[in-house]
Amino acid sequence: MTFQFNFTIDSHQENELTSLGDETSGLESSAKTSLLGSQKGNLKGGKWSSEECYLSEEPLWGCKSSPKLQVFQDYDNSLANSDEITRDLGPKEKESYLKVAKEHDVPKDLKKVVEDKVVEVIPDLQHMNLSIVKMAFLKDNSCGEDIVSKSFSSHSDLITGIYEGGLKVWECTFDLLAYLWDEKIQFAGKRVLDLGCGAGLLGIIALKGKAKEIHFQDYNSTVIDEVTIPNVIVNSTFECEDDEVNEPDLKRRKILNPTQELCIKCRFFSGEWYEFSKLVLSSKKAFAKYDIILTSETIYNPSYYSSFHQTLASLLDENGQVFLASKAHYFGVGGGIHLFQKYVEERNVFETSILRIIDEGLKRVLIKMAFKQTH
Ligand SMILES: C[S@@+](CC[C@H](N)C(=O)[O-])C[C@H]1O[C@@H](n2cnc3c(N)ncnc32)[C@H](O)[C@@H]1O
Repeated sequence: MTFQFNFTIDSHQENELTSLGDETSGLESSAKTSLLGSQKGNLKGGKWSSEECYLSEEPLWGCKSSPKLQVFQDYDNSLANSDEITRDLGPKEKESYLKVAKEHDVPKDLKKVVEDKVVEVIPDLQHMNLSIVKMAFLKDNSCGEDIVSKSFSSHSDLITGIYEGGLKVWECTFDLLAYLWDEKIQFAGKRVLDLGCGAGLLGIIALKGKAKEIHFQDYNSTVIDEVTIPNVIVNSTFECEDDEVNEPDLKRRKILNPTQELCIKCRFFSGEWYEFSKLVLSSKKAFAKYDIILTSETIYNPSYYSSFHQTLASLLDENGQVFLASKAHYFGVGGGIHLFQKYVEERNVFETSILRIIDEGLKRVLIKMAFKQTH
């Protein structure tokens, strides 16, 4: 099988792009680790490895190009059962962290969203090549948020209150994917939120696991439009079993209108967490709380803990669970699993339990959170 490349990569530009985040902060260097980690990651027995990162020989409908690229880079009090969120914000938070939330429409022409995009394949998942996405933005600087050039010129994958890292697949996503796979976490019929989704791979796994509804949230609208939505599209099979046929042998498959399927199951949001919570709770569309919240590499900045904790407390169903993946410590930014667990303990809303510790490279931890039971 041969692959045809219908694009060119300016090697100078690619080098520059892959060096995004190569600066001094620990989070940034962990991003580098993330890149390296992803290179060895195939989901088998809980381990990802890149030898088996391959490209789909037959791209999904409408994906014109899938050239072979080996490497992918790339809340405060107990408002647990309240539909209202109130919070005092410090001046710094008011100034920087209240990026207004909005819901993104699912584009009508799904094929158009993914045509000419470069898609990479990891076991069971496909995603946009993020270097190519960034490169396109650098060439055509018409993006409203302008986060790519800001990230590029500041040599950072995080610019507080401006760009929060969604244009990269972070290492802990793969840890959580492996855990969900190993433990056969069931999504069927569940309402799921991928909080701080970036590429949205966690939510996509829930979609593939036949979740009833999946919501994706990222701080940056550019990330939702250019990465999350395209990723969901290329991972959607848009098929379901025909319930009218009872005999197992005769089960037929029917192709649904992809737009309908996406519109029914998936919703996409950008904006700061507190604003996002307000938006979904006040939405005219019916909203039921989430059974499962998946979140990876979202507790690096202690300044965000209040908003983050409040969001979990206000949006999680009373019997729901949060699966959270994080580095043990984010050097330079100051957050990490221990600081966050201490914060949660002090709020006395959730109980946490450690699911898995990955003690290689930068230590990473998976935790589960659920509401404390009041008897
Ligand atoms: C480091 S990225 C991780 C992305 C993705 N979960 C992953 O593991 O690849 C952090 C994510 O959390 C979101 N985020 C961070 N701070 C936020 C805030 N204050 N409000 C809303 N979203 C935020 C960003 O949009 C970003 O996608």
